[in-house]
Amino acid sequence: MTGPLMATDCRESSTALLDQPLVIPDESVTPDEPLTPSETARSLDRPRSGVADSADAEPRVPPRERRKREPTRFGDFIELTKPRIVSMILVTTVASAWIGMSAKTGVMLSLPEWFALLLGTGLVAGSAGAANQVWERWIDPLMPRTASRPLASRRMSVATGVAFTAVLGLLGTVVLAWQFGPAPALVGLATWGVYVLVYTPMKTRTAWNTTVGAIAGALPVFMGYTAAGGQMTDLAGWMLFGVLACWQYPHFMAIAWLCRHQYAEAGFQMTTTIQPSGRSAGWQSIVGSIALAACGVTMCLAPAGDLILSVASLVTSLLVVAATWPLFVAAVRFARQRDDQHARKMMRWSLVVLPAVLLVMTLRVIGL
Ligand code: HEM
Ligand SMILES: CC(C)=CCC/C(C)=C/CC/C(C)=C/COP(=O)(O)OP(=O)(O)O
Repeated sequence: MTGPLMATDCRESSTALLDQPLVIPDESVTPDEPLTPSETARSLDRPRSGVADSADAEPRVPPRERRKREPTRFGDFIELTKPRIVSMILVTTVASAWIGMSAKTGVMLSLPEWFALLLGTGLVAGSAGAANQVWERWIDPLMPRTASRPLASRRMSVATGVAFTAVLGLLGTVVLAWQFGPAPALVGLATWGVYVLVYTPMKTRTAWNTTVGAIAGALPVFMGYTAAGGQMTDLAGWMLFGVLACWQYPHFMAIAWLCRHQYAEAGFQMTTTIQPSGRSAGWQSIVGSIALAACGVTMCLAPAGDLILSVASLVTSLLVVAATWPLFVAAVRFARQRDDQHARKMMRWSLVVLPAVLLVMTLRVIGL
């Protein structure tokens, strides 16, 4: 992250999103007319009273100064992989491998296998993040959030970015195929393809890109699941996929709201640039939270496909609902009052709720 953090919304990274001091709550209703780049530019220039977007409002809290760290070559390579997203993907990989192990009696990953699984998945996911930044090097400079990325800022050459992408992708695929056979490696390649070749170009074309992104973000669960012995046809694997896919709606709608001006100005088609009132983003967040819980509960009630009404299945089902509750409440509050404060809370809760739900699902299959 570079530059001092100002009290504007959606600055250089989502960490900045989470850090922001709160500003004037949004009581205003924005009409559902798509934000155009020029409107966005105007709205960024001119503060409007009563509009919550902190880019538009006078900050009431003095900007928190952050010392600008000089980018290093090593740091640039790490940034290219989108490390925060990769870390969370690895959390989902651990959970899906535990759940996958329970699908086949007697399978227990050894320590070196765990290492290979996380290394292979991390490398392929990092390669996808890098390829996305190679592709978007012309548009990333248009948003403050992404302008300081190594390729966008031209600190790194395209050839280096492409070479890094290729090395990571190849290494990761070889590690997965060598240790676990073709299934996790092929899922990794398919995920890479959906994210880089389908999702990335769709971002400037249609808001449906989020659905495709949700598929790309959920597919890696099958890498952990199949590496640990699970089958692509198992209900548990698909419920894991469902949890991940549905979770991404509240997760991303919060970001899409906070960054809507930047997205519009750069020319991205997001729900919140097409419907700037945020009504659709609110509904999608609520429905996503409910569907997330439904997938988690289904897995707890029928881990192997057949319904089991036991204490364990009922208790873990309730725990899934309890774990999802804060995200659901945050989504309802955001839908009712669409402002930065509520969007930021929803984003924060999304990062807590996903590991919590995955933990409950894992506990369900390992003995509860
Ligand atoms: C439709 C799918 C998704 C979209 C459009 C999306 C979008 C984003 C964006 C734009 C950011 C800010 C990136 C940054 O500048 O750091 C972000 C942050 C993040 N995303 Fe997502 N994401 C999606 C799915 C996922 C998935 C599948 C995961 C992992 C399982 C994930 C985990 C994270 C994490 C951990 C952060 C960083 C939050 C922080 O900074 O603390 N996201 N996401
Ligand atoms: C194993 C493997 C290949 C995993 C890759 C899957 C992956 C990286 C999913 C991330 C999901 C996603 C849509 C992130 C946002 O990207 P964005 O382009 O909207 O974010 P940006 O605007 O910050 O660039």
